Amino acid sequence: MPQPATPAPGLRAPLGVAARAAELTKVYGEGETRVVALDSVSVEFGRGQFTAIMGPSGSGKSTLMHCMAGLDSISSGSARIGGTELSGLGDRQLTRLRREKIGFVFQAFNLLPTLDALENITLPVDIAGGKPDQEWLEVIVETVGLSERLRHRPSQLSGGQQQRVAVARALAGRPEIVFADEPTGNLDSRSGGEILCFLRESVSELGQTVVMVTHDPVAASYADRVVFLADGRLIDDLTDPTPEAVLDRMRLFDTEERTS
Ligand SMILES: Nc1ncnc2c1ncn2[C@@H]1O[C@H](COP(=O)(O)OP(=O)(O)OP(=O)(O)O)[C@@H](O)[C@H]1O
Repeated sequence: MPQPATPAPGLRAPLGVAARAAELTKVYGEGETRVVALDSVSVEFGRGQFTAIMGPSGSGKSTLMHCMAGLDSISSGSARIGGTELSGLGDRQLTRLRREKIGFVFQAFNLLPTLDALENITLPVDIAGGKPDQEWLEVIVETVGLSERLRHRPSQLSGGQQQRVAVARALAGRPEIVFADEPTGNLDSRSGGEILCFLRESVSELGQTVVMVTHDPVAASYADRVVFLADGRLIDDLTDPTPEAVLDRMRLFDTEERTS
């Protein structure tokens, strides 16, 4: 008797598309300084999924994230967040879209030093003129374990705690998508592991969508899926990654590059 197929542990089917790039090209400079940072990249980021973007230095990871988040213009092709095409939007509309639909986590925390943790967390919602959803806020604060530290300023918090505030801030407005750029790059492995667990939980338990740029195969293994870039092109896609599987792919690309 054939056994029914068991889904791989942790594998999650996407609930539609949160963001999509179609033949997205980004060129910097012209003439001798012309660089094709993204070369016709087409990729979809599933809603309710955790996706990692990997690739060697200079492969276009940050550029892809910046173009998808409306932080950088695109040269041709299309970038969409939900149903909104970014290429047609002006600066004001882009600012509004970022505020309302996107959460950001950066390597360098980027908290405001004069505000306490809670004020930092609610700042984007406050700026947008909204009212934080108290119930959701409590869930977020609880998830990242900050209940005891809400009245502390960033200088009174460790790096790991500051990044927890940044994660809570990114999630506070229930964004369509969270973009995290090397969120564990400035942290020791224990604090980094905690941040990755929170991002994982925000997807698995709270239904959020996360896209994370990382160089670290262990960090990437927290994701549901890893997409690999090289020379501005999307070259591979791995579902339900383990650190070993990610490392194997990286080694393979390395060898291919050296022998081509
Ligand atoms: N503002 C810019 N002006 C000119 N070239 C740029 C600019 N930003 C990025 N580039 C170039 O585009 C290419 C892709 O850069 P990008 O920062 O996206 O790569 P990355 O994969 O994120 O690299 P890293 O892992 O080192 O952060 C590189 O060749 C880079 O030099």
